[in-house]
Amino acid sequence: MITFDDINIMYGDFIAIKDLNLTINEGEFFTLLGPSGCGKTTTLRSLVGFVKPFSGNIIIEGNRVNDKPIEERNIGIVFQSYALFPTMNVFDNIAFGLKLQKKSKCDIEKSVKDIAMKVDLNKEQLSKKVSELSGGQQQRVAIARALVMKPKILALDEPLSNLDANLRGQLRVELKRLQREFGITTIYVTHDQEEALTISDRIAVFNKGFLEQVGTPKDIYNNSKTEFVTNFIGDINLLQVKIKTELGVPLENKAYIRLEKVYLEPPFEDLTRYQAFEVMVLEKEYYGNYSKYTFKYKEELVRNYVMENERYQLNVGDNTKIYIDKKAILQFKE
Ligand SMILES: Nc1ncnc2c1ncn2[C@@H]1O[C@H](COP(=O)(O)OP(=O)(O)OP(=O)(O)O)[C@@H](O)[C@H]1O
Repeated sequence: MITFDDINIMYGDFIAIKDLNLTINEGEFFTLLGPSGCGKTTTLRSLVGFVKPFSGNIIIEGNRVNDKPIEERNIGIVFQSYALFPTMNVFDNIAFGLKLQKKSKCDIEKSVKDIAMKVDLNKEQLSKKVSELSGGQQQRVAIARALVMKPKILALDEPLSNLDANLRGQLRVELKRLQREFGITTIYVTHDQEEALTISDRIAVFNKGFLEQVGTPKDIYNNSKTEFVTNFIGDINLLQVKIKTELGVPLENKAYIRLEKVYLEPPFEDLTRYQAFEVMVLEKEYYGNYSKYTFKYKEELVRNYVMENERYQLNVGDNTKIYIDKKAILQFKE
């Protein structure tokens, strides 16, 4: 178990992390999520030992580690700044830490080959220089180099951010599989909300050095506790005056509705739950299996998703009805 107990982190006079209290359970895939500059990397760096908190305690398995050097914390590190050795071959990159520990040649060979197989690097690739590998393969080497040391904790800072979307998706699944297989507590930094939702057991959402909410992906998405989290996670409509009035929402409240809670047809019989609006199709973005629509209601805009099928053939300029699920409106006092 990892605990951040009342942690404050300063860079000079600037408070990068303010009063952080957070517990990460053993074996969890835990993601630190938030926009650029919110402090997620700083939090991870403090856990690893690159940054020292100004106050508070970082506790790993009951031991305060604030003053422990990096190499004594038993954390596998996959950071952009923690680069591989480009001119060394893959085998030697993965073996580097084991050699420092003066393991026998035979043990090293076995450990490197085992881990290479797990991360899908073949024999041929082991003898290549890192600079001869693709971005995705290099990330596999970085992950293998961390895992080969059998750390208790794996710390990853945006490990997939330089890869194209397809490869990112594929490596995400593999990373999750490895984490399950090794049962390793994993702390993962990303600014990508979709990545966080798909990969994590729990997510901590940060904003300007503050922890906004901690929860499972479902919690964070369906029960966003703050306006910031509501806006940051997923695509959402901010409702304007005329629509709010029709819905009976107090005008002084900010009101949001997720795109998937705006329907072309109410999904349940309970018609009191859905408010109908006569709208015009203003824009249609086609994504293959679904389209994203923007509708206009008396100069106010509402968007939704519609799965592509024969049933709804809407075009720009068409008039139609949409139904807003009143139970799904998220309201915040201004
Ligand atoms: N070495 C440093 N010296 C001074 N300020 C820093 C330093 N490192 C980070 N900061 C500041 O601390 C804040 C948090 O930075 P941090 O890197 O933790 O954010 P982040 O959420 O990981 O963002 P990103 O996704 O852009 O890396 C930012 O305002 C940043 O400018």
